[in-house]
Amino acid sequence: MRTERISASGQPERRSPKVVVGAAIIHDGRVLACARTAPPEVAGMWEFPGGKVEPGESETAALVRECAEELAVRVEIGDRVGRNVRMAHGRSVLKVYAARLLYGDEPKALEHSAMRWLSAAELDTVTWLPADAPIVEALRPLLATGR
Ligand SMILES: Nc1nc2c([nH]c(=O)n2[C@H]2C[C@H](O)[C@@H](COP(=O)(O)OP(=O)(O)OP(=O)(O)O)O2)c(=O)[nH]1
Repeated sequence: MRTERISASGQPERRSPKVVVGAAIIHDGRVLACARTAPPEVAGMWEFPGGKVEPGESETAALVRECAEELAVRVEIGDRVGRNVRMAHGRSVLKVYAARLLYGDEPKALEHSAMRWLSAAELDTVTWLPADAPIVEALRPLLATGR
């Protein structure tokens, strides 16, 4: 996806939106949801661990790095979950991938205020960031249905 803006010369300029990747870490039929600490307007809302892809970095490498930084876990990245979600008036795009924990690693909330493992029936028990809504719906059939 590309966005267009007008440069100083008055000509349209094309640039790619910034990519934010999220990891839907699934374990025993539940997905790991994490509560943001900042900025204040979204603090306490829930997201998939992840962050911005750095220049020259692959989306998979960004996810592996973010999961290590935020949760101190090693992960294997799998298939995409849901569609690309445009954010910030098209200036960025959210892409979520399924992931699984490696080597028995257990997530630690190093940068989040809380973490929860949610089954399909529990997905609506937290307030997700608005952009995550279509991802959460796509995730539902991939999780266990009961408690
Ligand atoms: N990680 C993550 N970010 C999300 C999700 N949904 C959603 O709208 N976002 C937004 C929140 C932020 O505006 C942006 C991610 O930025 P971030 O600040 O977490 O990225 P980052 O870890 O690379 O941090 P930094 O470079 O700003 O320090 O994407 C989601 O499920 N996971």
